[in-house]
Amino acid sequence: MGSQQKHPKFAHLPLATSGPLECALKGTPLLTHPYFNKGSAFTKEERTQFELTGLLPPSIQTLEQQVDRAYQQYSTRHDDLAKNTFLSSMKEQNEVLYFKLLSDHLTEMFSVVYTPTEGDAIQNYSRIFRRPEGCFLNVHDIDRIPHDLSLWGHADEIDYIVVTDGEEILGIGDQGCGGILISTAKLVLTTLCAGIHPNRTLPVVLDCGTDNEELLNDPLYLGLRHKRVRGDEYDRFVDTFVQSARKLYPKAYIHFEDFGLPNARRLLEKYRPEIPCFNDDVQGTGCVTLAAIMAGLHVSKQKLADLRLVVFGAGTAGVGIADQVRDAIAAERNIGKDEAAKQIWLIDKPGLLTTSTPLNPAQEGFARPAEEWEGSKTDLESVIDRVKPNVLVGTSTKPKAFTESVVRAMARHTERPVILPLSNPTRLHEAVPEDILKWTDGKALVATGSPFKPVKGPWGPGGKEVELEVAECNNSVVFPGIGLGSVLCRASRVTDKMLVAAVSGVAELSPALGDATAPLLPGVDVVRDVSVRVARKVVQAAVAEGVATEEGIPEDEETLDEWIREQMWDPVYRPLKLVGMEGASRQARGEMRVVGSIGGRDQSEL
Ligand SMILES: NC(=O)C1=CN([C@@H]2O[C@H](COP(=O)(O)OP(=O)(O)OC[C@H]3O[C@@H](n4cnc5c(N)ncnc54)[C@H](O)[C@@H]3O)[C@@H](O)[C@H]2O)C=CC1
Ligand SMILES: CC(=O)C(=O)O
Ligand SMILES: [Mg+2]
Repeated sequence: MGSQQKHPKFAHLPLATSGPLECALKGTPLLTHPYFNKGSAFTKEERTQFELTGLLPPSIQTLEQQVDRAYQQYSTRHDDLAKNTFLSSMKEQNEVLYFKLLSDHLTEMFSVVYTPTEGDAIQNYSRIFRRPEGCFLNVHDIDRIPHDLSLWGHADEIDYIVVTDGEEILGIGDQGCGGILISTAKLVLTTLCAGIHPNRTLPVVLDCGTDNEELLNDPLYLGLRHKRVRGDEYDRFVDTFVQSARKLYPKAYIHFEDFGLPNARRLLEKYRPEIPCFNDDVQGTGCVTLAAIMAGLHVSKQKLADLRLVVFGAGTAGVGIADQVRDAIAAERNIGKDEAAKQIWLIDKPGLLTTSTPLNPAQEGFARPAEEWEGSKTDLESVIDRVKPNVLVGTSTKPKAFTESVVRAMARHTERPVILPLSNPTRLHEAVPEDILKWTDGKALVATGSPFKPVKGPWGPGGKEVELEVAECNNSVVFPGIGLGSVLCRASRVTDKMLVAAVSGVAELSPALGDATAPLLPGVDVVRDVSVRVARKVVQAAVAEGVATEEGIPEDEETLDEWIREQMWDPVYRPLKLVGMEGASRQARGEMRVVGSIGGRDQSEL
């Protein structure tokens, strides 16, 4: 991040990030605005021109020096949650420094600003709360939604909205209004991984109550203190949000995150044909997991036509994965979706899903004929023994569900089983890589939902000890690039073909393609390059499908990449250009975000 070349030929584009930044703020309001603040890095000229002399110690420092100091301060925080709150405070003070610190220490800090630590921050939201960030919409105040949303900018000023209703956060269930932190965390990743402009995003939580008794009984809980509102009132709430967001910010892409099982897919299907929207748990997880499976099959020298997939945990993510894989099989084999679904077995709490199991509509297409399984056991291990899958995916939130005997059963039936325990956070993984590799003598091809350290074992030639890196199979590999591509080409919808294109973008960058012992997916260290590739593929597919509405999209791939990179925000200090308050844009006046006063102990850099 930050090292990628900018291309002056695209500097005229509205989202271009080269050149000076207009700013109408001076003095303390400038120092307290996270978008403009440079702290000790304001230049001599800026200090004079923007009335900062006397408000800053005299030494003028570089961004690199600030990052050094911030990293030292970060390192003194005693645990990951303290590190997470330290970083949140820093983001409220100086966005460039925040993103530069993160990008310089990406591998170390990714898990602190995302899963698993962000899950802890969300669970403790009402306890660690200092100041709000994001837009809180209230189910009892539906009429105020247009007003509350309108505070975030003018019509063309918001590109990317993440919205949650807080019902099924990561793997930690209903977190009520604390869900706002998943919206902000996913937006941090869109900027960090794909350069979505941080001042043109909007995190939203739809507060409709919570069914989490612990929160309902917590005197400090900040959200609506009653059971979740459901049914027509809920639908009207969501619809008012969607329609208001569309009207106020017609260019914005809407990313749905961590909705509960009954609503996630229903809402996606309702809005997908009409607006540029995306459900990360269904579609993002489906895309990244398909890319991991394709890389695994490449290593085991098999094809999608050979795939036999068991998904354990047939909820939002599990069925999203099944859908994406089914469509890919259908395309490769040139067969119908129903036929392709026969290569997939879904297991949930009752065991294998068959036509005699109670099913939700999303699961129906995958139900196996009940008569085929009459009298047979349908638990995970029995299903593995009978159907002999080569890929096993876990999206159940049931820790340790992939027992030694389950994993050994996988290895019994296939030489190189692909085993993907994806349940977050870390403690909920169906198995840990160390065990899976131990139980399969290093044969399994593993990727996990949260990050794990590399695993050592005697799996090299002649029993030599080797260290195997395990890929993180998380939708964060792909959703930022899909969002970037969709935003830049101003897609009117996110089509299936755009998602397929995104999968191929990730799959072709899999390290395992060139080295069978390498991870199945590209790591966070190259995430910006992955996002450019995914965005390019998504834009090309959108153009081919006729849903790209932006003009002047370059056709040539190299120029298209330059066009994409120029519009990616980087954490660098741009020179500030003083403009008068009158006639200044909202952005120059610092009104693009509702900013309160800065509080808390963790201030590091002013
Ligand atoms: N790695 C990634 O990119 C992603 C991971 N996830 C993780 O996947 C997990 C599931 O998430 P969602 O699908 O959103 O939740 P969900 O609640 O929609 O689905 C979970 C499913 O697992 C089933 N389940 C629970 N206990 C089970 C058991 N003992 N045996 C069999 N099935 C069982 C539930 O009945 C439900 O159908 C979470 O831990 C989440 O963090 C979700 C999205 C992306
Ligand atoms: C990764 C993600 O989106 C989830 O665990 O819900
Ligand atoms: Mg999620």
